[in-house]
Amino acid sequence: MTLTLQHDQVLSDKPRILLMGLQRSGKSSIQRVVFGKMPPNDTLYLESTTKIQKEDITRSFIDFQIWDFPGQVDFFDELAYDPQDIFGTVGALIFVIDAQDDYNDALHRLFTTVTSAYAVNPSITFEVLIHKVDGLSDDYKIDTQRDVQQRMGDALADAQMEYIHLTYYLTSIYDNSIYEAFSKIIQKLIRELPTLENLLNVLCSNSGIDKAYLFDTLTKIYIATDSSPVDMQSYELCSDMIDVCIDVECIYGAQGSSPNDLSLAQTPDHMGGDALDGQQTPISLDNHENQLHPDSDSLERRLIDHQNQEQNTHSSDSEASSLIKLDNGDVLYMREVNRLLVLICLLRQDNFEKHGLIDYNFQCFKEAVTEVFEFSRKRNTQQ
Ligand SMILES: Nc1nc2c(ncn2[C@@H]2O[C@H](COP(=O)(O)OP(=O)(O)OP(=O)(O)O)[C@@H](O)[C@H]2O)c(=O)[nH]1
Repeated sequence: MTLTLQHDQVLSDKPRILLMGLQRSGKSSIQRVVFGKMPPNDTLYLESTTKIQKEDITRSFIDFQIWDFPGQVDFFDELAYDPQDIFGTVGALIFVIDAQDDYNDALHRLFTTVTSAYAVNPSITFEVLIHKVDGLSDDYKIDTQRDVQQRMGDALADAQMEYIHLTYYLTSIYDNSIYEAFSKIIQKLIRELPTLENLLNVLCSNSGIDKAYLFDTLTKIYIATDSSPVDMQSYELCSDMIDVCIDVECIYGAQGSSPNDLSLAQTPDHMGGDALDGQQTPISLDNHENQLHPDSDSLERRLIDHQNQEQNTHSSDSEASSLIKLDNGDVLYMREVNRLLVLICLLRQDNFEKHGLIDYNFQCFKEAVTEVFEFSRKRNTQQ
């Protein structure tokens, strides 16, 4: 994250992600938790947004602006706003609905927002977050999603606009659902996605890997995965592994690093081989609010410093890796591609025996990803 802009300065023509929805639906909380590493409980003290908050997110393959809109303003009623200015270069419009509240008004606003935005720019992707589902039972979550989908479908059909496609997600800032939703939303904006997926497919099929995710380290958004189906459990395990490694590093420090350094080096397998051998990973799947956040502000600062250094040098010699063996015989294997990206693979222990091959294939994968990144960076600079 390079910069927070809180004024209406004109930004570049990067794809935009708009966060819209009624007041107190959770827009600012989502932005702060996902992109600012704010602990979810701290969002209780967030003040209402009074004007559009613009933030420039520039990190590896993720390169866009995120605009957080104040919920109390209906931008289509306000003649002061030109819809062309707002929706002209939008990549995704994320509409947040508070599922713990009566959502009739929210659906009405969603309908006007979507139809007006589509009239200006039909290439926008519309994403609907049915949010704050942490307070709801599983059955109620499904019923709510069905109800929202049904009512929006009917409203669009009545207006003969059923060609407008909306994607729905059940989310909460208190678990991994918000990261999973953002991963899917952001992948739609990453032009290199097909190339990265192909590289991951080749890596998996040549190394006996069952599932591989390429994660943005700071946000825990996965920017690509291989083409085998994503199941929430494997995603959560991999995503929690990043937290575990960062927490371990914050406690013990990285090998050979200065106090200001941060990498994912010296994670359990660097600390005496089988520190976790044969044990279930000490991971809790829904403990966002309970996670250790040792010095999370300075962690964020150090990651940002490193990102900046990385963008200056465009390379990293880091060979950080981590290994966690699970009770069921599977292995979670993490390798740092660079300071901003990690690869996390899930594979059977038998297949991990050939880890010389996996390491060799990983080096090829890393070089290819670096090349793709360099290529897209040059193309973006030229544009
Ligand atoms: N239970 C629960 N509460 C949430 C969640 N996300 C946000 N909240 C709470 O919802 C309240 C409102 O959040 P905000 O992020 O300020 O809402 P907003 O949509 O930005 O509000 P405006 O700025 O007024 O438009 C805060 O107290 C948050 O803690 C969630 O996933 N679950």
